[in-house]
Amino acid sequence: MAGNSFGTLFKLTTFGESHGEAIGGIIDGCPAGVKIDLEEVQREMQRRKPGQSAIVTQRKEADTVKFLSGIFEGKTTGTPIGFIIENADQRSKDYSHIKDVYRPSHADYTYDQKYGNRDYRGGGRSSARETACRVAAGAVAKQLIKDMKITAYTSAVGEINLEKDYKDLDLSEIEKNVVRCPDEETAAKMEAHIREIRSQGDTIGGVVECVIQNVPAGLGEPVFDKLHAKLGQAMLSINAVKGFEYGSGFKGATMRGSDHNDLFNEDGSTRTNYSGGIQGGISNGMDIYFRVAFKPVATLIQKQETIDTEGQKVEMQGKGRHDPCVVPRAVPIVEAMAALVMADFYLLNKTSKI
Ligand SMILES: Cc1cc2nc3c(=O)[nH]c(=O)nc-3n(C[C@H](O)[C@H](O)[C@H](O)COP(=O)(O)O)c2cc1C
Ligand SMILES: C=C(O[C@@H]1CC(C(=O)O)=C[C@@H](OP(=O)(O)O)[C@H]1O)C(=O)O
Repeated sequence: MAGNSFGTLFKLTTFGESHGEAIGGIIDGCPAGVKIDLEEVQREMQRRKPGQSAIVTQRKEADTVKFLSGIFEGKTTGTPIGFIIENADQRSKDYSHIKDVYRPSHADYTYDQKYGNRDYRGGGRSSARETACRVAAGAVAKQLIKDMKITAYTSAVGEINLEKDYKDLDLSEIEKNVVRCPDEETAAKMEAHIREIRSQGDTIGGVVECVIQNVPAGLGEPVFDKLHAKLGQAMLSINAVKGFEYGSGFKGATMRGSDHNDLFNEDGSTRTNYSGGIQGGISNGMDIYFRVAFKPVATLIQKQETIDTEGQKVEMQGKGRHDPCVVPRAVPIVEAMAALVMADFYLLNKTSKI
């Protein structure tokens, strides 16, 4: 199985399955001398962990990160940073009925077709349990690039949209509700909607928006490793992601150049920021902002038609503890993936000129 590593200099490799003994990772290429606040790492883990509120999966995991190497007396040593996170609350019997049956729109069918030997318990490697490793590594990356401020929040749940720009929001409000939407009234509507959907055994999609502030100009490696291309890859590698747009995004396609061009101020900043802080694949020093669309969770607690491994039509209903909507827990994952990208480009940029 290829494809378990991300990054060029600051590189994360993850391993593990949802119902195996543990998941974990290795961060290669983190320079020596970075102060690591382990409590801060753990705070990030709490924001993603299952069982954190009534509107997410009720699997209960402590998600304590055990660092095995690469950190000594509170600082990185420049050697590989290895870590593990135990799986403690697997309930594999919830999956015995899908041993020979494929859940529609999960990864059961494709993993079986590709590998032919599928750990069906909890979705195995395809489970979003793996994203705990990304959050742990992202928390380390954030401490390497601590001058940059990466903030994500829930901006839509189904048809309920936060109709405000990030500049008009109080981003310190994000963690004050379980949905992670920085507008109390909209957050209450989103939470009620998720509860309603869950009571029907159904699921719903949503959008996470992210802004990266205090970014120096010059990050990004054209032509293939453009900053927005790597951010796109990072976001699209998160489970259940269906869309990524940055700056003006798809709306830009409806505009005229005379409106869309970001006119300069004398200090090089721009009056508008339709570019989303990136031009030619390189940061220009303005805020980077982007949106990530998540599909509704595939496992429903209601009957749907599907096929078994013999290709016979059968009816199935999901069992166990699933997220009715992933976005509240996806917020820290989006931030973590953004931090991995920015840390990598921060290091790569040190090779750009003498
Ligand atoms: C934070 C988070 C939580 C998730 N929780 C569940 C879940 O409880 N049940 C489920 O079927 N899928 C869940 N998913 C989505 C699956 O992991 C994902 O749909 C599956 O791996 C198939 O991949 P794809 O949807 O990207 O094609 C979750 C995704 C994220 C990001
Ligand atoms: C365990 C986590 O989320 C899981 C993601 C997930 C999936 O299919 O992606 C399915 C569920 O797994 P299980 O049936 O084992 O409870 C979620 O709970 C986690 O995020 O740590």
